[in-house]
Amino acid sequence: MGMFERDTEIYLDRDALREDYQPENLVGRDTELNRYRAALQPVINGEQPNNIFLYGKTGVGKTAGTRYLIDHLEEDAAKYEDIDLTVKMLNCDGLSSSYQIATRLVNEFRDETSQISTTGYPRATVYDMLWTELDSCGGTIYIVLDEVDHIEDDSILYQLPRARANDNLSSAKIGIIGISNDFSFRDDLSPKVKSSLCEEEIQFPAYDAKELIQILQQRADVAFHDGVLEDGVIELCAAYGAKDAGDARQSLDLLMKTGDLARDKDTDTISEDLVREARDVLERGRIQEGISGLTQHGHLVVYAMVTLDQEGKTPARTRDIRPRYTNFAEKAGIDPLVPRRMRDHLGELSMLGIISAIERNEGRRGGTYREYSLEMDPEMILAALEKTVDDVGIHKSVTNLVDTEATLSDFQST
Ligand SMILES: Nc1ncnc2c1ncn2[C@@H]1O[C@H](COP(=O)(O)OP(=O)(O)OP(=O)(O)O)[C@@H](O)[C@H]1O
Repeated sequence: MGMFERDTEIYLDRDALREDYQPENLVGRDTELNRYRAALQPVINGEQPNNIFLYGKTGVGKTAGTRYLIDHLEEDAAKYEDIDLTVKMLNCDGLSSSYQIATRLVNEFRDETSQISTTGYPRATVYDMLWTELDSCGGTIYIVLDEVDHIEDDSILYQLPRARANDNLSSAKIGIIGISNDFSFRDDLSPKVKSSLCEEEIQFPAYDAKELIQILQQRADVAFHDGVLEDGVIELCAAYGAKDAGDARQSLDLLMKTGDLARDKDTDTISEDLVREARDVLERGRIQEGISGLTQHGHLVVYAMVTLDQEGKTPARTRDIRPRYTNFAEKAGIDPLVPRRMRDHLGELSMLGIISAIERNEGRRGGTYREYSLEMDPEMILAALEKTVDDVGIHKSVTNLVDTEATLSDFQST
């Protein structure tokens, strides 16, 4: 027998759980997809296409929904002789300026031999090249800009939708689809961009547990052999997914990790206990990854939050977190940040899902403030904060959670 042998017990087609798998039908998104379909309908009618802006948290089907409808749109448009549809999908991750988007688009329309360099031209020249390419392509052109919030200047978002009105295009009809999971991006757009880019806005809400069950079941039917999943496994993955963020990607990852564990352990079936174990592994990884990307001050703020949480002092306001953080910074031998900078770290931690923030009102006098709570497992966080805990010492509130022989340091009661 060779060194490698094919695993066939658990998975029928593991790739069906991967992010890039395109299911034949999208489940649990009927309302949004109906609105989206209606917004795309002008293409088939031979009319000027709508500019569409999709927003919603990560993993709620914005990209999958777009691919699904665009595939159908292309297929159906091909049945009409008088419709010539071209769609270009661009992920803006790594493309931070309008200039980069414009050069990338020019190259998308050109063949290999006439590609332009991504630097060195005046912006107006690149835009002129783009108008020439779009017009020579002609017909209806949809440009999909996924993760559009990565573009730092909005020039292209203004120029593209207005290209026809500004006489830059004569034959091509152009529509933009912008996709974003950054809620503040839309609000921060200048009014002139907002009014053209956000002609049709479609929000994709987070999935609830029922919808996640449908999504997971659909993939599990393709991915696993019959009878491998024990009762309750899909429901448990969906329940965790709904509790975390209503994110389909996260739930699918959990189901795949569970399948992988079953395969590694050589079990015949997948149990709820394995789901819990897989969640633990994923959560540890996520915390480790989130924390390793933070600065030393970020680590001190998390450590302060963990100790306050253990003392039952959360939700806590910035002014309640600050003394603990300052004390920790001094113990670690570094200067504490000014309150505003410390608040930035709290914001970053909430973005990562390590803590959560709730906006509160200060009563009739007005004024709002935020209260922060710990969201992830304190023991796992402390494991990822090993170096910080070493530098600062073990706070008395977390002695039972820290797995180390280090001596307790003498803490002031802050
Ligand atoms: N309704 C659905 N039915 C089946 N699969 C889905 C559905 N929604 C999402 N998925 C799957 O979940 C994963 C994440 O979805 P998708 O990439 O569309 O999320 P997104 O909203 O674009 O997230 P992001 O903002 O992070 O890009 C993909 O594998 C996708 O196929």
